[in-house]
Amino acid sequence: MRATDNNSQGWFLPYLKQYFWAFLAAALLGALSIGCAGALLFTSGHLITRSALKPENILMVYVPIVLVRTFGFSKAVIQYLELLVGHDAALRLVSRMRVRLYRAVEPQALMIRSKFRTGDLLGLLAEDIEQLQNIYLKLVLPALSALLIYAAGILALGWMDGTFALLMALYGGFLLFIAPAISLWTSLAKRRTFKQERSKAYQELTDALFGMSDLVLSGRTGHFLSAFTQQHKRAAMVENSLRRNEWRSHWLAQCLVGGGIVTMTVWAGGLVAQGRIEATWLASFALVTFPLLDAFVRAGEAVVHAPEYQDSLRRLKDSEKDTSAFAARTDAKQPAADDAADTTKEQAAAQRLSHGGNLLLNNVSYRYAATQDWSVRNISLHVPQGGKVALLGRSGAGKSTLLNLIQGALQPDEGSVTVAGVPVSTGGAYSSLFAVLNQQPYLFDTTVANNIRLGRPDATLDEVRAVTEQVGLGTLIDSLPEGYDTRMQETGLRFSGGERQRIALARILLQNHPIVLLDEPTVGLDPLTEHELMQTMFRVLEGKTLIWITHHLTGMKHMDEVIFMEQGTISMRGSHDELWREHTRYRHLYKLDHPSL
Ligand SMILES: Nc1ncnc2c1ncn2[C@@H]1O[C@H](COP(=O)(O)OP(=O)(O)OP(=O)(O)O)[C@@H](O)[C@H]1O
Repeated sequence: MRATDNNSQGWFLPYLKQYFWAFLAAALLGALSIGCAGALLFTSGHLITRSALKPENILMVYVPIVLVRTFGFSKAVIQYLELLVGHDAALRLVSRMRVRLYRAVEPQALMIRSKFRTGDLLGLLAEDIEQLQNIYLKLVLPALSALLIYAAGILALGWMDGTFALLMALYGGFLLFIAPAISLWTSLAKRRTFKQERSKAYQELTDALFGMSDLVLSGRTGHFLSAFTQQHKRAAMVENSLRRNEWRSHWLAQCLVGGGIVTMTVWAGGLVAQGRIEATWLASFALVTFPLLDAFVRAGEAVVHAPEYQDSLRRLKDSEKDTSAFAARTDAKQPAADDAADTTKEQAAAQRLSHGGNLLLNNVSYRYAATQDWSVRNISLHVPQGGKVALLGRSGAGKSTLLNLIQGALQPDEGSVTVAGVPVSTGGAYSSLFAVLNQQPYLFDTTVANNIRLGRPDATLDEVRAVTEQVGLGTLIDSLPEGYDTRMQETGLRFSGGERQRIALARILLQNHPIVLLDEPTVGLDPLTEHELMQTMFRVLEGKTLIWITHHLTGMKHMDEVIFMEQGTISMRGSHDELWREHTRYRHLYKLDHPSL
């Protein structure tokens, strides 16, 4: 796997370090904006009190008026700057995380799919990264700003009254540190239970969705629905209890804010009584407490949500570990000859170019787990450049496993797979060797030309036209309202299964890879369309090495070798003519597929 800048150091601290100055600036701006909010209320309190005393001249309250305007305006501007700086850093950081994740997962994508069948892996991880951006925006920044305000507030109070500053330091500390810690601790167990209950409910639901038809046929939908409702209710009960917990914590925090305001007012009253400040400042001291303590409450509430971020961090770490471990395992399975020959990638590419798709399987065996039976056992096969081989066999015979071994998605436990004498290795080498035509090629929601260009993004329109003509779709595409610029979504319904396969075939022609793997591309087509598609396939792919998985014996005459697999081994092999001559079973199967014979 390609090394990444932050690899093995986790998904949180390295990014925090990288954007330290940006986050510090955002936190300072955050603290400044809270400070402005405090100053705004402080001067407003004074202004209201002085105005209530009906000053003889407006100039007597001129300074507080100007200050109120200044702080009000500054608060809005600074808050905007804080959002700008914080979000800019968080979004840059998230984009780096996505690149890192993509680099970790992409080279293993084919292997992950064939080994784990986890198609939703990327979707899940992308959501986790989305979640992680909130760590910085909703947890780190508010917490840092609150800490700065806490320190500044205590210093300011200490300048006026050391004892009271100490009391407020304890009070604010309780609000900022102790109360969130208690809330977090009391909700941890409930959060765990909630996650378990919810995941059980999801499991039951997905299970039921996949087996919906069986549930309906066996008349057990009622049973499923009541079990699912019960499960859902249990999860909802835990969630409600969590919400109640949050509500209680919030209520307690607001009471503490109230208590703080009363304490400040009483203390300021004492200062007035001592004649240290004028009575007009009393409201100011009460009001300034609101935004400051509110910042502590918000930071504390963000801390309570920390376990959610922890889950995302853990999942990202685990998945990165899994993909690297799997890559390491498959790399370790590479034949020693790989290293001994010391073949550089450039040499291998040159060798392959000159020998094209000369495929050799030497005693290849593979099993998915040491405890499992061999899925492929002792298969040897040589397909020279331009050779055509059909793979047949019952479901579970090992055809797909063999195809995955051929294209390097799986590494053999025993034996070797080479193309042009170079072992098929992991790390993307297969992508320049093999083109695949499977049962359901996907047509993207873009133009017809772009869909075909997927085979080679830099292909010109003339090249796209040429391959489209070759696969027999030229007239059809020209008859579309906007020709090659017609969007697939609009025309999706107009493309039959056979036409979709022809579009995929055109992609393959643009790719121009030496080996083409046909994984039952004609499944589900009517016999006439199947026959026509096969004719086109063999015509346009002439000269390429073909490996064709099929369940039909139609087209076997085009093949150089027909291989029947059974329980991972080859049970019958030879050309169509040889098999027809020597194997009654083959003749029988062939006649079943061709009733007219
Ligand atoms: N990801 C996997 N993990 C464990 N065992 C697997 C996995 N994929 C396939 N197998 C097992 O390997 C054996 C060969 O399966 P494979 O999919 O290669 O057969 P196949 O001939 O392609 O079948 P089909 O025609 O149904 O696709 C089967 O016993 C199957 O259960």
